[in-house]
Amino acid sequence: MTHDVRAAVSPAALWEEAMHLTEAGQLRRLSMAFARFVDSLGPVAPPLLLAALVLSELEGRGHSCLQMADLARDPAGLLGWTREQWQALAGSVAPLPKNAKAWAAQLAACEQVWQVGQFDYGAPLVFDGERLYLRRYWRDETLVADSIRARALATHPVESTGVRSWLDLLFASQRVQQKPDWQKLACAVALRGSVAIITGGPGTGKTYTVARLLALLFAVAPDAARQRIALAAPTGKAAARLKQSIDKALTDLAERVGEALPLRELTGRMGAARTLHSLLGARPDTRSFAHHAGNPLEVDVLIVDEASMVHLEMMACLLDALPPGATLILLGDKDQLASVEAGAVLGDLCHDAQSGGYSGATADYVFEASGEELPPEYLGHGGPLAQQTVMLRHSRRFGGPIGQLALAVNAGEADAAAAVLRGGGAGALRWIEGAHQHQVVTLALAGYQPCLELLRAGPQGAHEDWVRAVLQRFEAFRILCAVREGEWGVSGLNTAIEASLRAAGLLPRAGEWYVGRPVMVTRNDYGTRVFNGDIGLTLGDPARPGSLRVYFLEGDDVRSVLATRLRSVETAFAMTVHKSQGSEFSHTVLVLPEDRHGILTRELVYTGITRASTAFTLVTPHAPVLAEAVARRTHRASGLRHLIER
Ligand SMILES: Nc1ncnc2c1ncn2[C@@H]1O[C@H](COP(=O)(O)OP(=O)(O)OP(=O)(O)O)[C@@H](O)[C@H]1O
Repeated sequence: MTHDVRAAVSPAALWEEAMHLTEAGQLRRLSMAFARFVDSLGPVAPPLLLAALVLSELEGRGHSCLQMADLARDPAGLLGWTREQWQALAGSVAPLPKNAKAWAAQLAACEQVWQVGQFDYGAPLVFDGERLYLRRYWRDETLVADSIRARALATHPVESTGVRSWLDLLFASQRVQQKPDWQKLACAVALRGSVAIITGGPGTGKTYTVARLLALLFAVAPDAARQRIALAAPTGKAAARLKQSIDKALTDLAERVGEALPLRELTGRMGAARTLHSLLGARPDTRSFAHHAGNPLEVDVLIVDEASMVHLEMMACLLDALPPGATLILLGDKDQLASVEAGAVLGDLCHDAQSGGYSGATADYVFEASGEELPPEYLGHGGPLAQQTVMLRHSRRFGGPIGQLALAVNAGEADAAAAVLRGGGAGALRWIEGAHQHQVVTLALAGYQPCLELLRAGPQGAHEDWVRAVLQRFEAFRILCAVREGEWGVSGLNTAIEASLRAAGLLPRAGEWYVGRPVMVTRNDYGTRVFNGDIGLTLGDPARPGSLRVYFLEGDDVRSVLATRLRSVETAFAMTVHKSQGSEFSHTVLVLPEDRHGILTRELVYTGITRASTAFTLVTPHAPVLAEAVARRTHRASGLRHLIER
């Protein structure tokens, strides 16, 4: 490998260095293939090939574009490489442009790059402002930005007096009156627009608020009986949870509002919550959906929960399929991990959520419609979307030690987080520092024992009730990992836990499929209706002794699929933090190994902690890893905010 920047100036040298990085596991083969494809299109400036390699590599890490400033400033940091690794690659195409401006000028001049605003002859790369895109991501980001901007600007007049009295009625039973009442305010804001974002940490009342918003929409709609409301979420589990919480909130409300509003009718008319894939009409073996601009969704109001998990491509498809007159309500926690796929859409859309940035006009409207006064510190010059975004700031069910820990992590206060953890939170918190793998296995034995014992006891009454109870016990405990491979990763821990549960006699001795095997689905399968991220438990089939079925819990409903029909699954005693989003477990164990690649971030730790409802255990073989992770924020390059505001 050459480290001499002056050495070579030909693509051959670049391919050779890139190959070394591929072999070292630092560069995807796909990125190489993409850069070679760009090279095949005709005479090419070597820096473009380097940029194409970096761009494709970043796409695999969740970025939707490559910012010229990042490329000029710290490309190694962006890629998680050492300086030497970057120097070796970059040296093979030296001299490189000296700064962001020079990079921009050089790339924009290449034939393989379409510069937005110029004649479009279908080049695979797109240059927009200071950003280089793969064409597909530029198209998705532009579609999302244009649609969100148009929706945010499309506010309509509201009859404030009527709305205010409805809001007073719907929020009449407030126990703790925090000022301003952000929940009430969120309803007022959402009512006037065709998009609204309601963000907040766990237990801040997003679902509680949206149930009241639905009641309000129902109360003020000229033709309420014909309003079509759809509920959706990225995963089946999150969708079922949304439906269950909204039904419960509406049932409670119905009792309170009595005759004033036929809310039971509203609940009855709302269908099941669906996954976004199913709502949009996913079809096997294609990325396109049945619903799109030419065949829009038949909805008036669409509520999407767990929006932090919605990646750029999915958001683009969703907005494309949503009729312009429909209202989109996005719910989610902006501080959670973004999806594995490219884009951090909710995070980008919520850029001003913390500070507010509300205009005087918004403050006046909110006061008239809800009686809530926006404190001056939240007034500012946010764009149209900031006016339609509300952050809920008071958690109702997350105020205890787990909530304190989550707050400290979210604020980047590593010392405070460590102190809260070491304090033990009256038994709710535990930190195993300098841990060994067997300690996680011991936690798993204790955590899964109640579920496996109930399973061994067998049904005492109806089979389905027993299955539901077993699944609920399984949902009470989970081990979350930051990585997939190795001793502290999903695969290493699953193997170790499985072996020790077998040795303890809690699981059968052998076999890939066995009673008690928890599995996670890793690919959507439209035939069996199981989707990536669904988690089920393997049990005997009462109708066919000797055969096994995997049972899934969706809300209170149980459904099952023959184990032999599930092709893409993996054992799930331990799972990644990413896949745990949208779920909650009474006791959550988060395992953070030593971080050699900069993958442990504040968002990852926060997401892991906020999966726990009653107890949280942190396991770190190397104690400093907590402080390092809390200090590192996820950075995903994207032009979404810029595109919305231009
Ligand atoms: N204003 C309120 N008054 C009384 N109870 C409330 C209020 N807001 C929320 N709650 C209660 O707090 C709990 C959490 O609310 P909710 O489930 O809506 O939060 P969430 O933000 O959707 O949480 P998650 O992100 O975990 O789904 C629920 O039991 C809800 O009934």
